[in-house]
Amino acid sequence: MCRFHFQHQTAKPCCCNILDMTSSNESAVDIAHVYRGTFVHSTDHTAVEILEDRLLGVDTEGKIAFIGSGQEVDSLAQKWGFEALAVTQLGQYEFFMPGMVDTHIHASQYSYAGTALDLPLLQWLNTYTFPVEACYKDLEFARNVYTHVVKRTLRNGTTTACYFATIHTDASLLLGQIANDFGQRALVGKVCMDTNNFVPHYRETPEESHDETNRFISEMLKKKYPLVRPVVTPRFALSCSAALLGHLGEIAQNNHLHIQSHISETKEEVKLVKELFPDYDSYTDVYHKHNLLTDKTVMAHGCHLTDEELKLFGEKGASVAHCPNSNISLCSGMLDARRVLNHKVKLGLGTDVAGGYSPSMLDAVRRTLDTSKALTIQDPQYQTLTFEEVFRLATLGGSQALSLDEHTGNFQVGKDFDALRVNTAMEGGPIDLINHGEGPLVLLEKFLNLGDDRNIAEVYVAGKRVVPFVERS
Ligand SMILES: O=c1[nH]c(=O)c2nc[nH]c2[nH]1
Ligand SMILES: [Zn+2]
Repeated sequence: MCRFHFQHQTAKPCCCNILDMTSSNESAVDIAHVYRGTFVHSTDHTAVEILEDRLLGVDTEGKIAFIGSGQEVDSLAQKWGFEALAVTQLGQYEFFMPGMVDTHIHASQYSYAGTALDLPLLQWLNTYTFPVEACYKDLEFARNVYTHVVKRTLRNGTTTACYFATIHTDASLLLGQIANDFGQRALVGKVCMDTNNFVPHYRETPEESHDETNRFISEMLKKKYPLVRPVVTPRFALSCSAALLGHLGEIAQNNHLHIQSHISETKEEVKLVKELFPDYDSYTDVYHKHNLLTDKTVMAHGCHLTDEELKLFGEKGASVAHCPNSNISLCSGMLDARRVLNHKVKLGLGTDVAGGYSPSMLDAVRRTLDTSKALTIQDPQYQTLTFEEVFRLATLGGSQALSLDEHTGNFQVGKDFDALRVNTAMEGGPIDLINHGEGPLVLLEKFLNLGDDRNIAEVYVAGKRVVPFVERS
C-alpha cells in the first residue's frame, strides 16, 4: 500500500428563427423527452440568450431535435409524435443551461485537493504532486480516486471534462472506463514525461512513453466509448525531452488526436524552458515545432504568453484553458483573458485540480471574474469580463476550446442535449430569493455567484440523465 494513500486523504449551424428550430429529417426522428420552460445558453453572437417558455425535444439518440414555442405544444406534439401530457414542465425558478466544460483538470490530484497550496509551481510538483501521482500504479487506489472525481465533477455540473491522469496506462484506461460508466463526456490523457530529476521513480524512458501512449490510445479507441476519447498529453516542456515531444506530435498527427499540455504558467518555468530549448523562438514555438500546436490542442494557463505567441495560437487554432484558482493559489500569475479573446484565441475555463483547490466549475467562473476585477483594480481602463461572458467561457467557450462544439456547448438543434436543470429556489439550498418574480437573467447571475450542487437538480449528458446517480449493484 502506498504511503500517500492516507496522507492526502454534428451540429450544423442553424440560422433559422429560434421559434422554428427543427432538425432537417424530422420524420425519421423518434422523440424520447420533451421539456418546457426557460432555457439559457450562449451563441457566438450573444453571451447569454434567454429562451422563455420554450419546448425542447430530445431524440432517442440524445440529440436536440427541435426547439419551439411553449404555446405551440399541441401542434408540435402532433408534428413530432409525442404526448403533450408527457412534457416535463420546469418550475418558475428553474431553468436549463448547457452543461459546463472543464477544459483542464488533473483527476489524479483530486485526493489532495484543498491542501498543499503553500509552494510555487515547480516545488509544488516535486513536493506534493509527483509523489502522489506515482501511487497510481495501484489500480485500487486509482479506482477509488477516479470514481470520486468523476462523481464530484458531474454532480457539480461538469458534463465534459478534459482530464490529466498519470503516466500509468492501465490506471488511465480505468479513468476512461469510469467516466464512461457514469456517462460523463471526457477526454482522458495518459501523462507523458521522461524528465524528472527530483522524483526519478516517477518518469518513463522516451521509448516507454512512446509505446505506452500508443497502447493507451489503441486500447481506449477499441472500447468504442460513445463520449470518451484519448488525448495526447506531454506534461509540459520541462518534463519532456525534444525526442519525446517529437514522438508525441507524430502520434497526434497520425491519429488526428486531441493534445493537451501546460504552457507559460510561471515566469520561472518560462525562463527554464528558454534555457533548455535555446534554439526555439518561444515556449509556444517548442510545441509548434514538434507538431503539438494544432486546432485540437488545449494548453493550460498561458499567463505569461507574449502577443507573438498568442498570434501563433490564433493561426494554428490552438486554445487556452484559463485556470484562475490555480493561478492564484500557486501564485503563478494572472491570465489576461480579455487579451486572449482579443487575439481571437479559443478560451475555456479549467479547475486545474489540485493546483486549483475546487473541482467545481462554478468556482472557476467566480475566480475568472475575480481575476478580471483584479486586473481592473491595477488598471481602471481595463475592460472587465462580464458574468455573461464568463458564463459563455464555461459552456460554449469550453466546447470550442476542446473542439467539441459540434456536439456540445449550447442548445443548438442537432447537438447533444448536455444540460443542467438548475433550481435556484431549492429548499435548503444556498440562495434566498427575497425579491419574488426575479427574471431569468438575475436567476442565472445568482446561481453563478451563489449557487452550488444543491441547485443542480439534474444533469444530462447526450440526453441521458446522469445526476442524480442511479444506484448500481
Ligand atoms: O498546475 C499545474 N499542475 C501540474 O500538474 C503541472 N505539471 C506541469 N505543469 C503543471 N501545472
Ligand atoms: Zn494542470
